[in-house]
Amino acid sequence: MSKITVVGAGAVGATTADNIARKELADEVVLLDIKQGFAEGKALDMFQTAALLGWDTTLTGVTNDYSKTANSDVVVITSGLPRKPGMTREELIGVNAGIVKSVVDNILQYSPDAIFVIVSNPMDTMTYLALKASGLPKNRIIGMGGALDSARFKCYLSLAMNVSPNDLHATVIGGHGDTTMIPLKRLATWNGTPVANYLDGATLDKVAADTMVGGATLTGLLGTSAWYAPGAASAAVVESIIRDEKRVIPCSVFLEGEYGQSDICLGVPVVLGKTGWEKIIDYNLNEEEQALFSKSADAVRNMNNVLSTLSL
Ligand SMILES: NC(=O)c1ccc[n+]([C@@H]2O[C@H](COP(=O)([O-])OP(=O)(O)OC[C@H]3O[C@@H](n4cnc5c(N)ncnc54)[C@H](O)[C@@H]3O)[C@@H](O)[C@H]2O)c1
Ligand SMILES: O=C(O)C[C@H](O)C(=O)O
Repeated sequence: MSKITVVGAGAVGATTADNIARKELADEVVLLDIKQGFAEGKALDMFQTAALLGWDTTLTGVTNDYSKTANSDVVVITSGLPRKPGMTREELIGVNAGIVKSVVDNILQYSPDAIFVIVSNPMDTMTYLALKASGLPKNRIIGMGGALDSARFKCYLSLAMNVSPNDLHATVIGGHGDTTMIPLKRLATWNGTPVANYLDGATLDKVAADTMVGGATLTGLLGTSAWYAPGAASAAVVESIIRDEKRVIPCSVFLEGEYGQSDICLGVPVVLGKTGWEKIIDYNLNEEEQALFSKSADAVRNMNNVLSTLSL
């Protein structure tokens, strides 16, 4: 029997729950929101697609009733403000830190053994906060960002190369921020061959730049931030954990010397399985990539330092 809770029934939370339910990753999916009736409505609407789409997962929507989340195996936290056009993710810290901290405290009362997937922004700092506030083993706190950013990298590569995104391997590491993420151009491949064989340097640089501002571009188009790809990426992370798939997905995890960094949560490739993130994979960055990773860490660390100025 497995149970997954998604906190926040807004655009990303509902899309995550929808993907999880359709894939039948759990016997029960609980969707929780603070807004009266909102999660109940989203869950009911979603369940009305079951007979049309051919899935059967118990979906429970609740308004702030954490007792219904009891004994969850995995909890996805999407509660909090999204950014508006012109904003950075970092500007959300003041409001979202308080929300994420209170959600983690509430969840732990009923699901002390849960694995947490943190989505709320600024995600790397919210992941660090969840780790410090919960005191849980590091392997049970996973920030979702790299899964989404890597999917965007593959999207822009597939458009530039006119190939299927499913034949591409491409990874984004570092922070989940407009200037902190690092699309690993050197390691991106199409059917095992370097994408640099097919794209000139300027085009590949543009693909990487578009990837980095992928979230901002969508926020500009939509008036709020994206949800289809974020929901699918969150569900992919949950799937590898709940099905013990051992997939390698870049996630924000607590580093203790890996990639030259400590006391920070930052995006690196990890193996995801039933105990959470199980192993960090060393991609042997070259000097230029390592310098970008260190710069990214500096920016995320500055954001983490803001946490101590907030009354949480
Ligand atoms: N990490 C990523 O890759 C990624 C991707 C997309 C969005 N995000 C972030 O995810 C968050 C949610 O985005 P969205 O588009 O779904 O926003 P949204 O406004 O559509 O939904 C947020 C929901 O959180 C709920 N909420 C607020 N406080 C709560 C609390 N204390 N307890 C329970 N629910 C609460 C709100 O009522 C709302 O329904 C944002 O912070 C956004 O920046 C992260
Ligand atoms: O762009 C945002 O603010 C939301 C999210 O982090 C994303 O990348 O889509």
